[in-house]
Amino acid sequence: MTTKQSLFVIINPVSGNGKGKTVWQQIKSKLNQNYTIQFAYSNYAKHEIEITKTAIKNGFRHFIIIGGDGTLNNFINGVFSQNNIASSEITFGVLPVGTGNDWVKTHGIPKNINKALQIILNGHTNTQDVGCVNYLNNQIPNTYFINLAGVGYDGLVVSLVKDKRSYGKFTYVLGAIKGLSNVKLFDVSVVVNNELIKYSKCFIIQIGIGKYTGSSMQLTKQPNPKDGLFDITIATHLTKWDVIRNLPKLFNGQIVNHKKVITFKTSNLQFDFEDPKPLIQADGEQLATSNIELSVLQNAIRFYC
Ligand SMILES: Nc1ncnc2c1ncn2[C@@H]1O[C@H](COP(=O)(O)OP(=O)(O)OP(=O)(O)O)[C@@H](O)[C@H]1O
Repeated sequence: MTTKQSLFVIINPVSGNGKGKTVWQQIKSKLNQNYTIQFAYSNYAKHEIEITKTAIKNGFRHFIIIGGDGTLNNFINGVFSQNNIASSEITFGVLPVGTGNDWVKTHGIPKNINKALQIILNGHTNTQDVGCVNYLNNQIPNTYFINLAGVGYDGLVVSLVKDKRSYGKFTYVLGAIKGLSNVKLFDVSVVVNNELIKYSKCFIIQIGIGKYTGSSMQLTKQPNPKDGLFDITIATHLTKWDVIRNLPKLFNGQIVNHKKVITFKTSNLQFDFEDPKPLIQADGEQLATSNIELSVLQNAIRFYC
């Protein structure tokens, strides 16, 4: 008799406006046929971090995340903030029930739950990079991201759509429109490869690992989730009208060719922001407002794909 693999399932009951619970009920019996399962609902924001750390401590190495990009981000933060085992020993799969679900798009994981589940059951895996955010001159522990971090405009949009997922796939578009009226340009000194460059009147900075953000926008040039490099986009002096005029280019990736947009790749960079400091987001989760250093952990996590 073969023993079934142990699997831990994390379900966010509020992501995608509550779709996670229904999906869990639908797939529970199928998973039980293939695995020995334990599961937990996240009961409050960021609860996934503690759930993940406890499950790892209890011996689980395989996970399914039923949620959106934020749930996945918190799971990743659970994996990378524990010291019991190396992240390379963990494998996760995602059943995307969130609002944006941008991470799965990079890897071609379908939004159809049965198809996404079949990918996990097939057992084929891949690895990708993870980003680490170190808060400078601050006691806050490092945070991690797996898709994309952003500063300025998209940090603002994330703060505006927080707890307002009831508009479904239009949530981010509505947040983006509202954000245009409130956005404040910021000044920053960026340290890359020991060189300091000052950028004034920044509209947005993107630090990409994955390809998509804000529910299918493409704001970075050539992101490769395995190359050990962030794909950086910095847009300066952009106006509200520049954004509105170039709306299709935000979705087809052509915005990186705009004359007010700079792109480059690096594995490490530091941001020293002038006051008032801009808002920062990672994988759609709000981060602390602070000067930060970002570095890549290359191919540090394994997932079903
Ligand atoms: N029971 C809960 N009550 C309130 N918030 C929760 C609960 N469980 C988890 N959360 C938080 O919900 C937030 C949003 O989750 P998630 O990002 O997965 O959904 P989403 O916003 O609909 O999807 P996406 O990020 O793909 O747009 C996360 O920060 C998560 O920590």
